[in-house]
Amino acid sequence: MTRFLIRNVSVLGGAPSDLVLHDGFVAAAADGSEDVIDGSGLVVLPGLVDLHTHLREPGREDAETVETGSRAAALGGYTAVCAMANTSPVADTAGVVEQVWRLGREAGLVDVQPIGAVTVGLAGRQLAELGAMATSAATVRIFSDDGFCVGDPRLMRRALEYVKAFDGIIAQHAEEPRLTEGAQMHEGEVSTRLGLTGWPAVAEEAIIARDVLLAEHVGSRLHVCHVSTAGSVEVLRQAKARGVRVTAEVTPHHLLLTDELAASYDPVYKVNPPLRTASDVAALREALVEGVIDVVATDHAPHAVEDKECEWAYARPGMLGLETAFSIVLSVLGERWELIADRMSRTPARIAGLTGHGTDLAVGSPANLTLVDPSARRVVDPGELASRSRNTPYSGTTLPGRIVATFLRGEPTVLDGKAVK
Ligand SMILES: NC(=O)N[C@@H](CC(=O)O)C(=O)O
Ligand SMILES: [Zn+2]
Ligand SMILES: [Zn+2]
Repeated sequence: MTRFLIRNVSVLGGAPSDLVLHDGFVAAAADGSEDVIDGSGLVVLPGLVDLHTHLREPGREDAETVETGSRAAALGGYTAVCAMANTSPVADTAGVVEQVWRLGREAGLVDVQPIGAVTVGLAGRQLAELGAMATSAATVRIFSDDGFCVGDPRLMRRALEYVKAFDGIIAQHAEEPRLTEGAQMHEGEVSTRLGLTGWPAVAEEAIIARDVLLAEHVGSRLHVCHVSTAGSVEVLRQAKARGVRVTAEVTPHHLLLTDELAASYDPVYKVNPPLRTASDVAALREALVEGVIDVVATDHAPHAVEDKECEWAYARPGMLGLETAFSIVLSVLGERWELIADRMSRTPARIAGLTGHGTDLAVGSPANLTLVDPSARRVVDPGELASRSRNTPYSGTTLPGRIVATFLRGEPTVLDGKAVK
């Protein structure tokens, strides 16, 4: 087993001290058997946890695999990711979720927790085998038809009721399908100017409003994927005040980028839900700080070149996230380490039920952690990303912060900013 002594490192912004890792756990004291890492100027955080990652395997291994996505995650400071179900075949059976789970274990770079589909084939017609996925080796607790909305209220209610038995959670891609037919970008001044079909904010807000009422009615847990509008924040605020069991996530790109970028017609900015306005961005930031939005999730959505470098209308929606998320959040929140640890590690781990992740770095805790250099700057070069895809909206941008090392159960997955395997 490996042993490390990280000297003079700040735990969550505290005074520099030594952090000792022995055989997978945080230890009380060094005994001279350790490899030494100079932690001067570095901050240690619990390993980041992503509730929303697209790994594309099985089916689109040309865009990402469990292994390449896991490497991208480790380089981004993550020790666990939840893999979305919109693969091909869809992760709607115990067989597929077990396959993804096993591939994650084989890659050994992060814990890959599969998400199961809510409906067969994501088609929104009949419930998938939720129980069999829950009791499979992958022990699925989060179910989502992400990419599609569970539009049928009766199916949504059934799904919420079903997962209650094992404290499961339904993660909704909130998009009223009839209100977004042919939508290409946020509906507003910019879409009118560009002549592109709009995706109105109310298409998201109406589904969230319906779903919090359903979750309240049946007493189940609802999670809202990639919240993108100020109006959604208000619906969530009211629901939480009433005690509804709802949690919500925001992506790094919705915390930073706006619909003005669509004016470039560069499909790298095409994403679901679409980039919104500056006032939405401001409301999302405030909601994240307040806790109305619980977590940052990447919605890492790798796409092959031919699916992205084409005309806007034909391009697939989605952008990369894992390797830039920490830097974007640092630039948005500043060096508020407790807040970053909470929104990117502790709370997502709690929502997903990933014990062993998102824990305090106390003696005896599992050594799942990441070491970051807040003063470093880097220019994003898509060619240097570990992801198999290149669709980052930050190409050529200088971002703050760098992941120096990541440890999964005490084993380094990243050292000196490079993947170990
Ligand atoms: N976010 C996206 O624009 N795309 C996602 C699906 C999704 O998250 O809705 C994808 O799978 O590519
Ligand atoms: Zn989605
Ligand atoms: Zn997604």
